[in-house]
Amino acid sequence: MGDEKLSRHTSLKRARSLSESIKGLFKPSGISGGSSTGQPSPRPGQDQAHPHQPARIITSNVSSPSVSPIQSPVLQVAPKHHKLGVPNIAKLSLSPSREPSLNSENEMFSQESFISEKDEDEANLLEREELQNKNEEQNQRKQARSKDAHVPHHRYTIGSDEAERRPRERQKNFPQNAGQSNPTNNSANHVLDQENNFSIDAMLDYDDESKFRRRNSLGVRTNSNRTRSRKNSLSTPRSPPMKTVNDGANPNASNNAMNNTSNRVYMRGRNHSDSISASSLPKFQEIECKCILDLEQFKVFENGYHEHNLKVLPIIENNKNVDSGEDKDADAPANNSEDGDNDLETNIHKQKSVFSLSGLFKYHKDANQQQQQQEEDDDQINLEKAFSIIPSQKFIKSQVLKKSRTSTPKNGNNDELMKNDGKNIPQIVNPNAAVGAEELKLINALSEKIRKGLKSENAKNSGSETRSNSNKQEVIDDTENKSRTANNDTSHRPCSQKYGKSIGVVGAGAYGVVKICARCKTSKDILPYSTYSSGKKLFFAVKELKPKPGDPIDKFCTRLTSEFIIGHSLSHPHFEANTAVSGSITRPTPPRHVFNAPNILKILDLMEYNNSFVEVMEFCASGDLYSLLTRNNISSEANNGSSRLKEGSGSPLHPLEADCFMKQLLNGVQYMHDHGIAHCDLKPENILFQPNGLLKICDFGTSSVFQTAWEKHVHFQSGAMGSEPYVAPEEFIRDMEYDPRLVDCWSCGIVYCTMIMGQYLWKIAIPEKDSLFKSFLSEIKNDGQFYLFEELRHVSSELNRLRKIALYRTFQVDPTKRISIEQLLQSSWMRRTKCCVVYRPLHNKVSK
Ligand SMILES: Nc1ncnc2c1ncn2[C@@H]1O[C@H](COP(=O)(O)OP(=O)(O)OP(=O)(O)O)[C@@H](O)[C@H]1O
Repeated sequence: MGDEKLSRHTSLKRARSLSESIKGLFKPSGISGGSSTGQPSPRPGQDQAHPHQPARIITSNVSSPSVSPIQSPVLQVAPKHHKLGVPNIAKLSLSPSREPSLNSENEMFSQESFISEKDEDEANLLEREELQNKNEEQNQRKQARSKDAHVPHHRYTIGSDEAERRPRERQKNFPQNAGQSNPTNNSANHVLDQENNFSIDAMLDYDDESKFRRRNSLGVRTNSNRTRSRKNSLSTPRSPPMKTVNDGANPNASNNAMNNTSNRVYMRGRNHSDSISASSLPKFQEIECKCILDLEQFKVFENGYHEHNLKVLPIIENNKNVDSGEDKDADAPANNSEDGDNDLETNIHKQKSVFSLSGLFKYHKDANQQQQQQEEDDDQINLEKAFSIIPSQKFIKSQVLKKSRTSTPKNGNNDELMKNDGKNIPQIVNPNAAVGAEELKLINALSEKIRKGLKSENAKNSGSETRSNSNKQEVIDDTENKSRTANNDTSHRPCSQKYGKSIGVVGAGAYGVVKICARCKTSKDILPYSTYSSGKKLFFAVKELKPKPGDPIDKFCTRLTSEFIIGHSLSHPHFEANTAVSGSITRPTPPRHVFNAPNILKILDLMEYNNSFVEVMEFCASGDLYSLLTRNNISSEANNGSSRLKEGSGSPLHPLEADCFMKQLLNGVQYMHDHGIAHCDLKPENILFQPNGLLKICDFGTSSVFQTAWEKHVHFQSGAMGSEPYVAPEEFIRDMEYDPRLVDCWSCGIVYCTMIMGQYLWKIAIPEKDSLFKSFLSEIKNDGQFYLFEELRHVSSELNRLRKIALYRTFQVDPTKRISIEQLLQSSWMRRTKCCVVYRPLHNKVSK
């Protein structure tokens, strides 16, 4: 374990994704051949691999309104293991390990969970009782406290109830950081108040009666009357008391703050806005609340809520109010002033900005190399000349609205609309799927465009600039083009005008670099912004996608369509033409904005120049999880002013911080699964953050479409995908067909362990290749537990216990026994996890 240092990973294999799961499926021929009754359609890749076997699928009952066609397999309730119904970790044991077998379809559904749901329910009952007792105690304490004129200075123990536990013998094998919170957490332990010794966990349930009030103030739907507008950047607390705690200028001050009784902060129990613009935030009610844990970028308040304050990349701070003459816009909206009044803080940050952005992220290259790389790249993709090759959302919306007015759908959903579209598209049985009719059109058009362009380039018939640009409208058919002009779609401007000029490189992927572009806000930029904004600027991430030399065109085409179409579809509101039925009159209503994906990175545009492609994305100003975990390993190099990441272990996150991120991650993945997409390459490098801790899943190049709008079935796949440490064991089994949703769940578990340990669990989940994984398997088999999980510590023994249960269920080697993302989200651990994002209920999963 000690050897399992963090290092950036490139993916094992670029997915079957669109190439295998939908490419064939979506060819016009494929569709017309598809079954309108939703019969299983074999995946092309699968057919090749198993010529005599039909594609392996899970069929879910779509006719039942209570069952989603895209529902995860439901674990059956296992027989009770414990009389009391309380899962006893020490006695938990896996049934003798069987070779993972997916031979029988029934077997897929006769799953015996490691800890039965019933047990867990009973455990929940006990939890509730305990909770009630705790609340009563707390109420008594509160009453006692309210008698005092002066609020006593409470300190809370971090994991105090763990202290009595005897360290296990295997401590010597235990990774250095595992199970401990941040080194800085130790300081929190030091502030234990002997008189008022509560655990943070107890505080999580504190003040239940005010929950409703708080929810109202947090919820996105309700704005309290008595609110104070929360202005400015989320990352920089503005209220003077907060500044007393940590003004950002002195990070060390934060830990000392715990000892200062006068350090009272205003609790901002607020949700994260989907947009990061501060001014777009819902109003919130400020409740005076004491900070009980104050780490550099994470604070926990007395009422159990917390706040993330992740570092913004220095380049952003340096750029946010810089006006280049060309960018200047006299129409800049009034909200500039709101954001602009962090100038004082900006100056502080400017002084601290010693790391070069590129050094921070591209640790493997020095500044000169990066500069050179950037110049090369600038030569190759000219943002001044790159144009969008997709219709704007405004355009799509107007088209849908037009269709909804001209057609007279009978059943109130858009199935009829699609059927009446004049295209030979089967009936939509799964309207929630991310891949539907619009995506199909885009996929076909894009694939054709890419193939045509690249083939002509390969044939050295380039002179391509003029032709390429003249081709850019090919993706949009003639009719649309005419309508577009008629609709005055002004979005057809070059990349540099729409998204600004490149100000630096933020990362490098397999197919090119990721740059930051910035431009001034204009009056046309309306709230909420679709990307990060700071000061007068909007920032965008642009990822250049170019075929690697020698790469087959098809491979690149697949990669690009997967990357863009899946990301775009998941991250964009679907404008559905609805009809409102009132009495017997059916009338069309404006398209409904269906969007609820705060944890999916928004993919904004795809541009093209000279057969190179630029994907425009929402920019995440605090970088990726990998950088967050290795943040303390940055050492400045005096000689060239750049910074490097020391190879080695990362800094673990505080368990409460990690839990919040886990909940966001699971919600994001659940959203993908609900829309028929599995990510298949979840790893810290593909998890991005906004400064307020809002997590965004990115990189859909490896994602797999396991269910389209026309299918009732879940397609399985085979072959390992993703990055080795995060890949589920079944993916390594030759020819084994696995459920892509369950491998996502495994990867989430590994990502979580990496967050709390700062190191990988193992390098690869193949026992013959990795002794740690081998010992995991044998310990689980022999002892029913794994020492690393047993050594983990949380803020309370109860949270620790619940988390352990969830981890054991996540790391079921046999996928048929593994918990699904949905179940994990419903686990007692996750339900008790305070998350700083308030999730609206998803739209109905009912198929029509
Ligand atoms: N929208 C964004 N905002 C901020 N940083 C980003 C953004 N997109 C990508 N990055 C940075 O760039 C890195 C590479 O991006 P990405 O993972 O999308 O490239 P990739 O080509 O898919 O990489 P690979 O194929 O090697 O996984 C990310 O790890 C992240 O650090």
